[in-house]
Formats: sequence, C-alpha cells, structure tokens
Amino acid sequence: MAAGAESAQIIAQLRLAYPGFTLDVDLRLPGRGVTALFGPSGCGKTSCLRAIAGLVRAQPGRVLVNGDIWQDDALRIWRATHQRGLGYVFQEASLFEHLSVRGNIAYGLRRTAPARRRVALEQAVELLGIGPLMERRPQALSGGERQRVALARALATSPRLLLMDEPLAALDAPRKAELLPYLERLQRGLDIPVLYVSHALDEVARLAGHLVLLQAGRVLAQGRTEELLVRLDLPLAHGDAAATVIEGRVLRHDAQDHIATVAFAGGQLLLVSPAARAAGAPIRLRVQARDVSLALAAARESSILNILPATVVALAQDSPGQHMVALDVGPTRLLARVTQRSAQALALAPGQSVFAQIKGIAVID
Ligand SMILES: Nc1ncnc2c1ncn2[C@@H]1O[C@H](COP(=O)(O)OP(=O)(O)OP(=O)(O)O)[C@@H](O)[C@H]1O
Repeated sequence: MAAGAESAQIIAQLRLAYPGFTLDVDLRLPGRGVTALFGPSGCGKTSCLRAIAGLVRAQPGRVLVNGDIWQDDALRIWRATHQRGLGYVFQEASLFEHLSVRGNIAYGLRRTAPARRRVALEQAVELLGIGPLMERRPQALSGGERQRVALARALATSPRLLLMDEPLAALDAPRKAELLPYLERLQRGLDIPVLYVSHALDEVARLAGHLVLLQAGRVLAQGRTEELLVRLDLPLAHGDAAATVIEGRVLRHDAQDHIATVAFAGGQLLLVSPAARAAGAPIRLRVQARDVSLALAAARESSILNILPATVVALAQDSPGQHMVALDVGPTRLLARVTQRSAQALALAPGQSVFAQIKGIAVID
C-alpha cells in the first residue's frame, strides 16, 4: 500500500503471546472518527490497546498512526508510551485526588509543548461541560463527572490518538446516559481519532462509525458499523440487541402530535419526537430487530405508523424458535426477528416481497 494511503490511517499489526492466549491482528482503521473494538470478555480488546499504547510490546508489531511510526520492527523503531502522544481513559478515572479539577486538567496541558497544542483548555472544558466543576476536588465528584474530567485531562494533552477502555462500564445506567452525549460531542467537535473498547452493542452502534469484531485474539470482521451490524454471518446480528442504524434527514416536524418525518435511503419513517426538529437536520436512528415484524400484505388499519415494502435477502436461525431476517428496504438493510413458526407460516424466502412493520425507533443523535 502507498505511503500516502497509510498516512491517513491507523495501522496496527500486532502479535502477542500469553500462556493459553495469542493475539494476532492486522487492523487497518480510518485515521479519524471513533472505531470500536468489540467482542466477548477475554477476546483481546484491552491487549490491543495496550500494545498500541506501547505498554506491552507486540512481537512482531507495527503501529502507525496517521503517518507517525510508533513501532516498526523492520525499521527498528520503537517509541516509548510517553513519546507516542496518546490519551488513555480507563474504566475508572484515576485523577490526582490532591488537585482540583482545574489542576488535573492543567496537568495534562502542561505535558504538551505549546506548539503541539491542538485542544485549548477552554475547548475541553466546554465540550465536556465541566465549567461549574473546576474548583472541586475529585472526591466531591460523581462517577460520571470524574470520567468527564479524566477525558478532559486526556484531551488537554492534544493526543494524536485517544484510547478509551470501557469508559462507561463502571457507571450505572443513568450516569451512562448522561455521559454518552458528551462522547458524541467529542466525536463531532474534535479531530482526534478514538479507539473505543466496549462489549455493549448499543454503545458501539451509537458512537462508532467503524468497528473491529474480535474473537479469541483474531479479527472476525472489520468495517463500517452499519454494515457489520446487519451481517447474518456475524454474532452482532443475533440476539436481543441486534439492531440496524439508519441515517436520514428530518423532512418536517408536526408540533401538533409531536411526529417527525424522516427521509432515508429506503423511504420515509415517522417517529415520535417531543422536541421540535429542524427540517433538513441530519438524524441517526436505531431500529431493533425485535421491534420489526413482517406481513405479506400492508395492514390498512393498524396502530403501527411505519409499514415499509421490503424484500427478504436472507434468513438465519437466531435463538431456538426465532429467526433473524435480513431485508432490503430500497438500498437500506434492515433486520427483523420473527418466530420460526411465523417464518414457516409466511413461507419466508430470499427474494420474497414483504412489508416490514416497525414498532419502535430510537433516535441516536
Ligand atoms: N499480562 C498478561 N499475562 C498473561 N495473560 C494475559 C495478560 N494480559 C492479558 N492476558 C490474557 O489475554 C487474554 C485477553 O485479555 P484482554 O484483557 O485483552 O481481553 P479483553 O477482550 O479486553 O477482555 P475484557 O472484556 O474481559 O476486559 C485473556 O485470556 C487474558 O487472561
């Protein structure tokens, strides 16, 4: 591959051998946006981050971040962690307890030479909404607030790459919900690539444009999140959490009954939206497979707002008694989970025309 193409990518060719476990991956990731490393416990997600950070040495290994060589055994290049210009945020925020929030963030800033600073203190504080917390000590912060401060401190070092290892895992559901919008803002507001380790599919679908699926130290698949989520040959498209992400634009918002009409590549969707939405605004939606049912004729009198003509692409066994069906709604792939009995009663088969009845749609952002 040409050096030019490699200069806008994150490349991590890593081999690590522990007793009973070998990590062997060749990652080619976009040089911007959020990439999630996803997979079951023990599949090697944290080991990848640690090898990219230089906390452990992959042998052999090659790590390139947007043209910077962090490790290249063939060229005998090895940069120590502190020379890599990376930010690392863990499950539990490790803040300096004797310093105020301001002191913690200023510490990150001081570690960065002025010429290399790409993130101003004010910008990190603003993006993470921690202005009101600046004079507090870490002991006086909630778990979610601590994580926001840890993130701001990492950002203040203007990293070339931000590594996040399950940053939401130690938080309860309300705190998680509180922090997620900040992570989304970071993704949009800063040009720092992020590698994000998670085993929560809903988080990944929400935050990551790109996805690496790991299994037992190997890459099972890597690619655009939307595409991987709907591949029936991958575990992501099975089980309760299976879902489709749809990108669209708001066409109009009906203030009377709080319904937004969204145009997407396969047609239009209606969704309840208490907040007014500006026409033309981009919107990302998540449709869970369990919220999509199928019919051979369009129900005329139904409480379901979204009934779309679709074509069955493929079927696969899901859990016992359940089938996962991949559908095309125009160029948009959708998943529907139906019982095996229904699949047989409707004689579902690839190529068949059906109507997808969508019972629930969540707005991602
Ligand atoms: N320093 C080490 N020495 C020996 N084995 C290790 C070491 N670090 C990790 N391992 C093993 O490597 C495997 C992968 O661990 P890793 O922490 O990368 O997985 P993970 O996908 O991040 O898991 P989790 O989601 O549970 O955090 C595990 O079997 C683990 O026990």
